[in-house]
Amino acid sequence: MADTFNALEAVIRERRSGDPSASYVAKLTARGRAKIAQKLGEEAVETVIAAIEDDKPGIVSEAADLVFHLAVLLADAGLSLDDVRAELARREGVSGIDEKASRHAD
Ligand SMILES: N=c1c2ncn([C@@H]3O[C@H](COP(=O)(O)OP(=O)(O)OP(=O)(O)O)[C@@H](O)[C@H]3O)c2ncn1[C@@H]1O[C@H](COP(=O)(O)O)[C@@H](O)[C@H]1O
Repeated sequence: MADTFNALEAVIRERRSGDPSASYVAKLTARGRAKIAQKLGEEAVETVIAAIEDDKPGIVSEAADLVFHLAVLLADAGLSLDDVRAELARREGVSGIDEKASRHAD
């Protein structure tokens, strides 16, 4: 799974400066940070709708769109999913057993 994300991010980094008429990543990047953020928000809403409808294939499809657009946004900010992984690992390291248990109870 990590390889899939790493491979996707490598393609995104390569396409960012590509031909906007041939590449969605290049086209979206050329439209700027606010447009990328807007698309991320739209995909989040579509994921929420699929979840409320308990549409499992829809959730998977919309979540893939969501993660893809998140990766495009992170790349635009000079960041990557590795930065997100590191932050999650840091939180796991600082959170105690009690906090984890209460989260699972939600
Ligand atoms: N994973 C994806 C991916 N997921 C979703 N999308 C695109 O995201 C867009 C979202 O659809 P929308 O209808 O919401 O957007 P739109 O109508 O195209 O744009 P708007 O005018 O609404 O802003 C679609 O055009 C999808 O094709 C993706 N486009 C590319 N990838 C990956 O990125 C790689 C590079 O793609 P290119 O940059 O196109 O070469 C590909 O090989 C894929 O692996």
